[in-house]
Amino acid sequence: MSELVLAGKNTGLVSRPQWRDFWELGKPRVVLVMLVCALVGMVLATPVLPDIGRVVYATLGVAMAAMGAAAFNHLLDQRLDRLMLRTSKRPLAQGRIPPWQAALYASLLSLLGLSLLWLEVNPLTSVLTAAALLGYALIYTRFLKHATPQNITIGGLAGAAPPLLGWTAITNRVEADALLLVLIIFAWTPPHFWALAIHKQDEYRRAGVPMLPITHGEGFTRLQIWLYSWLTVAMTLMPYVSGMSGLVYLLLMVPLNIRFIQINWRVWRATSAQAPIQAFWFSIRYILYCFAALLLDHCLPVF
Ligand code: HEM
Ligand SMILES: CC(C)=CCC/C(C)=C/CC/C(C)=C/COP(=O)(O)OP(=O)(O)O
Repeated sequence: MSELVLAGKNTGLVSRPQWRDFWELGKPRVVLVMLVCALVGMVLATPVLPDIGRVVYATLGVAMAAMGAAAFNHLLDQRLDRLMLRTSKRPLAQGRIPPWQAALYASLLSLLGLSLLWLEVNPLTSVLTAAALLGYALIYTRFLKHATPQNITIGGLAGAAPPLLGWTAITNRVEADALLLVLIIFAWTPPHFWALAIHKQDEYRRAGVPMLPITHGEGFTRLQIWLYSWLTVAMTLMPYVSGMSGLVYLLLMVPLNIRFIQINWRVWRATSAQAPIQAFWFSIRYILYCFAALLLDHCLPVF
């Protein structure tokens, strides 16, 4: 019997949940990178240092709401997660956490996060965070993911929200510069995810999820990754073009973008079987370095 079939089998042996299982429900590594993007949004929103109390409350509020959204994703996807090897060891997929406890945990985290933002930051940030939460936990997970191969381009808006949430936490206004930061993550999401989708396409096919490589083939997905990579590069140049960021940012982004294009060229040309998964892991470093470059440029205004 294959590992996959075993993973999908409910053995009836349910161990007690541990705190690590609840921690995992919140997708902490993904949320950590989102928080870095939100923090950069907070710092870039003002020429002076942002109020530290506000930064702490905003970070905590966005973290709780994003982890709550991720826990809802685990809850709604528990059957699907059982069908794919990558996700089959998750706490709900394995029955280590009963669904009612996950539902309570996700609801409490989300409500606490949104309330904290409303009371200690501002209602605008709370409402925008609620929209991102619903966009990911409900619209993407429940509907788009199963309905269209464009699920992640549309659903990507929710994941791209953190720099805007950080920005509005400080300024209480939606401004064009903040939207530029959102567009960077929005354009980056397809190369980020479709690279993984190519690598894991057999699992998605067996589970019946209409991801792009399944519906339109691997070659078409590779081309889309290549085109979105160029769109991402163009978007990362916008902070310099608009004057929000300076030469430090541009000089850091040039080599980073050359590497990004090189790695995604390998995906497009299918130079090796490992190219997509290498591009997926590089995409995470790329988005972190890009936001680090924005921060450094803002804090080192030498040019
Ligand atoms: C709709 C948009 C997105 C989709 C569909 C997506 C999809 C995925 C998937 C399927 C994984 C693998 C997770 C796993 O194996 O547990 C992953 C990993 C990851 N994603 Fe995304 N992602 C999206 C947006 C984002 C955003 C906006 C960020 C951060 C700004 C991000 C950061 C990460 C990180 C850091 C990981 C690695 C997690 C680990 O080490 O386990 N993702 N993503
Ligand atoms: C408030 C706010 C900022 C909300 C955003 C919340 C959030 C954690 C978004 C994560 C994006 C992501 C990892 C999508 C993959 O879901 P998937 O179900 O396709 O992946 P999976 O198969 O690994 O579960």
